[in-house]
Amino acid sequence: KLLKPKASHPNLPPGSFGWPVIGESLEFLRCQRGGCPEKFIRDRMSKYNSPVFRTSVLGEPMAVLYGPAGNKFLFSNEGKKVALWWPSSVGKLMGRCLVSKVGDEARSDKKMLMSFFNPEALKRIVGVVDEVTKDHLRIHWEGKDQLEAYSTLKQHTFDLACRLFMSITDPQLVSRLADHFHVFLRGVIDLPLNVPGTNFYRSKKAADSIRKELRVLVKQRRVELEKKTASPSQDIMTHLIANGDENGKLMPEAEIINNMLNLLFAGHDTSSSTLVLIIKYLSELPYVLEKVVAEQREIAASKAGGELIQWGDLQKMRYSWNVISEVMRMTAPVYGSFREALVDFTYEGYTIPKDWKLHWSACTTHGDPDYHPRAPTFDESRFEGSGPAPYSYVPFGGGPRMCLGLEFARVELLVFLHNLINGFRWSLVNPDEKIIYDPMPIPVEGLPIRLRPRD
Ligand code: HEM
Repeated sequence: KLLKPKASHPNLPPGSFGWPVIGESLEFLRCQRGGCPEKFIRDRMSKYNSPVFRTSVLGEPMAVLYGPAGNKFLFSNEGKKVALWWPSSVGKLMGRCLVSKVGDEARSDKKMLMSFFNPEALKRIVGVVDEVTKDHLRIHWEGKDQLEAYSTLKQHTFDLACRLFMSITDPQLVSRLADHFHVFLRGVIDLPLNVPGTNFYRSKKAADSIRKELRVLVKQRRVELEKKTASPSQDIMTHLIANGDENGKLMPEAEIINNMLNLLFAGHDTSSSTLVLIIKYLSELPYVLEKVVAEQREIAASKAGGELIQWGDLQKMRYSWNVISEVMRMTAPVYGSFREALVDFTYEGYTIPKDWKLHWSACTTHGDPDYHPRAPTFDESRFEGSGPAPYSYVPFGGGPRMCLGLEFARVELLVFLHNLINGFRWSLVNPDEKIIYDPMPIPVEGLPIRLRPRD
């Protein structure tokens, strides 16, 4: 398939399939590890002088669509010309759940999950997020002169996801799940070779162990729901156990467990990676930090005697959110994602054959100087007023497959920033530490920072 594109498709986009089997995967990954995923795309865009080019990565023939026009095409054609696609390792490890489903099935799962992630539902949990964040900072940050920010933040976002998605408070269970997850993550985007010794094999075993733990938890919650010692609105797990879809059909237990596994996967590394980037950028931009401090101190001052952060307080954090948005523009936490062609179609005069994979790139879009003037410069004022043009700022994707956790992430990030700013000053141990993508942006040394209490 890779080497012999169909003769009936003479008008393929310009580009190269690279080497047999591996295609151009090595260059694709080398650019990520070098901290610059967009280089792979930019180099080819200028070489072929075209808004779309062909390549082969992850063992698949692929068309890469450039910029806001490409994003608009892919996001608005979901279920028509294209559908969400993830490398086959993802589907094999996750089993049947939102990310491995398309069309009506995906829509139904997403609707059920969204009832926990919409702003109305999130309003109720802001205080809990604040409480968990304060506990985390007290236990892991207070009294320390130095710590490694990335691993510490990863622990925080994982704890928070366990607590909020499944009401898990037992630290031993959280720690067992975290250990399994550590192994699981290494094989998620890998060749799906289920033979001992491979990352995928270890990842599959870890996923089985996580499922086993979650199965026990589901049984426990069913009993608690019956006894009314748990409520259907306390977390996503109980919500899914107790509530059916719009036709009243309950989600099968195996799918509840798969969806929980997927939410833990999608919802903690993305946030910890973003938090570590926020800390790094703020350390390098004292004039921005000063304004964030002013905004956050004013909000803290309005809270009498340790009152927890509420939804309304988050709406006042406008400047801080612009700063976080600009951090995600400068270094997109998710470099982009993939779709699959459902039919042969034409894009910009080129034929894209059915079954080809498609890639949209947040990194490349965010660095486009036509849409983001002086793109390499940090400028949070880009988000004032109506902000960037449609489809030119896409850290959470777009269309029907847009990130489900975007509002939750906003709560998590702002609440953390609020508590960090009000409690601590920090500086980077290694100001030149590089950020690489693996597959999310991470500082190569884990971002060690020196800490002092703010006052
Ligand atoms: C800063 C943090 C985050 C970023 C940058 C981010 C980014 C993304 C992106 C780019 C996608 C793919 C969209 C597409 O293909 O069009 C996505 C999908 C998804 N995200 Fe997030 N995400 C974040 C946090 C979260 C959190 C906290 C959760 C869970 C609560 C979450 C759950 C999901 C799920 C379930 C999907 C799949 C949606 C679908 O297939 O319809 N994400 N996210």
